[in-house]
Amino acid sequence: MSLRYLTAGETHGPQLTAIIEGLPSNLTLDFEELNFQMHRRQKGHGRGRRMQIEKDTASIVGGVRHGRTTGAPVALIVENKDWTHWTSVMNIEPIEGGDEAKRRVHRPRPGHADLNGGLKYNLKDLRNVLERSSARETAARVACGAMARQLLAAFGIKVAGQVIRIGEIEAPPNQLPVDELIRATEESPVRVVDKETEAKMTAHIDQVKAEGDSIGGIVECIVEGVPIGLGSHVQWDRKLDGRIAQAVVSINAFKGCEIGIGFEAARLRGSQVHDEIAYDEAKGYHRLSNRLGGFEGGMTNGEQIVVRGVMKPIPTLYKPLRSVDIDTKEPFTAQVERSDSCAVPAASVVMENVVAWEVARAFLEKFGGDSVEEIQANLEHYLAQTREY
Ligand SMILES: Cc1cc2nc3c(=O)[nH]c(=O)nc-3n(C[C@H](O)[C@H](O)[C@H](O)COP(=O)(O)O)c2cc1C
Ligand SMILES: C=C(O[C@@H]1CC(C(=O)O)=C[C@@H](OP(=O)(O)O)[C@H]1O)C(=O)O
Repeated sequence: MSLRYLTAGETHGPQLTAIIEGLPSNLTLDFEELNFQMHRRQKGHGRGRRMQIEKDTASIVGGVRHGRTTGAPVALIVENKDWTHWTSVMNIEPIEGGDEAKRRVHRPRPGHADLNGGLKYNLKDLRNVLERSSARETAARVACGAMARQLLAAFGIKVAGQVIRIGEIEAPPNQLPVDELIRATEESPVRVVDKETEAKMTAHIDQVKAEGDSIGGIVECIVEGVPIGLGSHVQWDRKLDGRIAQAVVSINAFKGCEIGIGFEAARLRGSQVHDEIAYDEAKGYHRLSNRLGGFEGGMTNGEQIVVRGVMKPIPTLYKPLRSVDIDTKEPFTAQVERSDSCAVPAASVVMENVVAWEVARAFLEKFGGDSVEEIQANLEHYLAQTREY
């Protein structure tokens, strides 16, 4: 059984819910670490007032006893603290005093799911679309990814992330080893290699916000310690680089994904791109560079997985963009809504955790067993086989 999850819940509803299936038994979960990932996703300069209301924690309500998975589906919830302000608008059953029409949305925002969702689902209150299209859902995805990350950690696989660009401000190339990068980005999700760039990014966000606008950026995720051969060349939907790209572009507002040097490969020659193969007793087969971001043929090659994602600017703007009212069909200029002006640092945490999920899924497909012990034995057997190869 492949590792899978589903999420449910609205941004202003009572909670988000997720069910994960396929986690092995006997995985010891570190709840503090899980909630630390939830906390990191709320941080970063440029977020709106909502993040002051929420204090995200994932409460596990199934599949775990005494801190260890049992092999049963893991169920979790993340409460929306903002729900108390929305009960009469969001109520599921009709109630006296409940006001469905209150805060009805009839003015679709360019760049958001509002209009497409309204037309597709024949919903005249666009709130029914935005409630689910909101990136609030990424809190549940991070909770699921954070568990996958703990599974990977149990087998020595580490995941780190960083912000590479915010609008016009680009960070210098990373020089830090993964352990230090993890420590650094845990202190601040914005790239902290140099405080000067971080300060410039912060000032840039403030300036864009003051102009009533929003800004996007680029984030990077690195996975280290991955065995050779996760994913497969034999079928399109088993290629792990392709699955990672799908997961990354599925994050709200993500418009592209690069593996390794990505788009830069278009202007370079083969000799400048492909990673030469070497062998020695200690390392076994390895590469003399890692421009292809750890993948050939949809399979990991044992080098670091390096993935970048690009996030467009936030669609909800204080500065009006042209749109059409669905009631009157008249043009209008946007009303001011509570919103983030930049969520790139938060999105970098989301990306780390969705990438961790895809790597964990492929890891279980290769070494899958029903318990951590069975997986460990399968992994050891495979590593011995590749050492002798
Ligand atoms: C962490 C995070 C926070 C976001 N915050 C907002 C926000 O406050 N306002 C907004 O309009 N969009 C926000 N977005 C982006 C929208 O959710 C996204 O643009 C929308 O769902 C439409 O999907 P698409 O951009 O992928 O096409 C955020 C995205 C992420 C990842
Ligand atoms: C709630 C989160 O992000 C939200 C994502 C979002 C959107 O349109 O995507 C819009 C905003 O929601 P609200 O209108 O309630 O302020 C963000 O705060 C979160 O990240 O937890």
